[in-house]
Amino acid sequence: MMSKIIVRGGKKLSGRVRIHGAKNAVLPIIAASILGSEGESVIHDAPPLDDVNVINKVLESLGIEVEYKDESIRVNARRIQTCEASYELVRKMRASFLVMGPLLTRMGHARISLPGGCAIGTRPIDQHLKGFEAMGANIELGQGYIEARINGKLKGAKIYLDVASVGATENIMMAATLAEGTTLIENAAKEPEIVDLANYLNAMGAKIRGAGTGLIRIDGVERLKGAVHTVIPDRIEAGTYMIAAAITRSDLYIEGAIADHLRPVISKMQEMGVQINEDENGLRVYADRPLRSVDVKTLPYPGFPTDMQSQMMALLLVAEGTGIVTETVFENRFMHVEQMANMNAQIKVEGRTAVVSGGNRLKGAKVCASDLRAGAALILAALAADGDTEITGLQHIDRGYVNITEKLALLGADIQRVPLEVIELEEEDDALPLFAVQPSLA
Ligand SMILES: CC(=O)N[C@H]1[C@@H](OP(=O)(O)OP(=O)(O)OC[C@H]2O[C@@H](n3ccc(=O)[nH]c3=O)[C@H](O)[C@@H]2O)O[C@H](CO)[C@@H](O)[C@@H]1O
Ligand SMILES: C=C(OP(=O)(O)O)C(=O)O
Repeated sequence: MMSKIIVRGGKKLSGRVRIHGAKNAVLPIIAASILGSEGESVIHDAPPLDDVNVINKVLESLGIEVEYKDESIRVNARRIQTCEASYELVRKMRASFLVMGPLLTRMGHARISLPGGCAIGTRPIDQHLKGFEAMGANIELGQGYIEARINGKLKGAKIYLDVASVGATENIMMAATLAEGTTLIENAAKEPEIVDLANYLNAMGAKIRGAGTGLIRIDGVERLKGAVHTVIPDRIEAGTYMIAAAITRSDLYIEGAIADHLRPVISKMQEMGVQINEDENGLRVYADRPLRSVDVKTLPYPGFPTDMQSQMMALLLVAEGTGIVTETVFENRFMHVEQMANMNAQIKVEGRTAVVSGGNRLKGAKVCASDLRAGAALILAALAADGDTEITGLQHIDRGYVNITEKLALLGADIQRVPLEVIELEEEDDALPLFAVQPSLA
């Protein structure tokens, strides 16, 4: 049922919020279970999200047994019936493309639909393909599908990534686990989710060293078997609730947040005047004084995460002074700006830079989420706005936040999710698509 979120702003929040497992860790980990030709994998703390259901469906479409209950996923990948992932599934979520590496290296063949260009940028996959080719795969593109084949086994290679791509690092790392010899990934992405994936692969029997640094070394092994793994907490979900505390001038405890994964977010928020106390179980975040604007530039980890850029922009809107936000990771990730402007925000975009003028009272409005984090940022802005905000486009938010309405309501927010009226549904049809139609290779 299509629905909308209605927020009446101005409420203080208090209490504790539990952070779920990381979406961006669990997706590659589920894809990696394809590599287990013996035994079964059990993946704990798998967040109940639409994206997780999609990747599970991709695995099932390959003939793999997947059972998802109580935030744990059991995967039996002993038998694989087909090596093809269809457009219907891959178009729903780019991360489905992460099944390419595991399938190719285990089965010698994979045919995966090209992932569509997401709303936040063109998002090519050239670095993934460059890695597979360097390892000896033959890659062909036809009818919207990428088909990769190998004769015998993939061969270890030295691969320099032109951009420190998270997805390419993961896909190549997975492919290299069963390759002949040693693979070196240079200029590898260093995100915590890469480390989590490497830990899982090593538990399956892989030999990976250096994950979390710019140089990852993978010594190929004969076979991998299922393993038990617990997914790391979602640093982006945690960061989003940290901003919820600050934007409402409240005091929240973010249970399960790992401070080390959130360094750039913590330090920027502290620079603004937000108080943050760390302990081994999470973070206490409170804001009891006026906030100052700061400049923010997104960068690959350990820089400020692009997945927190829109939420941070919402916080800058309630700070004193002007902040400059520079997005260097994706070329089109300011789609929340127009929606925020409907809420009386003053933001000027020029290319990859947004100049955010703080201090204007935000006003409730009807807005639409163009993508996942844009949606989260609109909810955050709504918590601080005068009057009611109605947010549609919730299919994006449901990709990445477990029960965000319920979690915020439990903290004291005036927020509810209600079904869309028929007339609004017609308007929704004209809203932004989940993915742009044009797929891109390079
Ligand atoms: C499921 C998942 O984990 N998603 C995250 C992952 O996405 P994803 O893995 O897609 O992001 P990448 O790190 O690959 O993309 C970063 C940049 O590299 C470019 N690029 C990427 C691959 C490639 O072959 N060629 C190329 O040019 C992209 O267009 C983009 O500009 O990391 C992003 C960057 O932290 C996050 O925003 C996403 O939330
Ligand atoms: C952009 C994101 O995800 P994806 O790469 O799956 O689109 C995100 O998590 O913010």
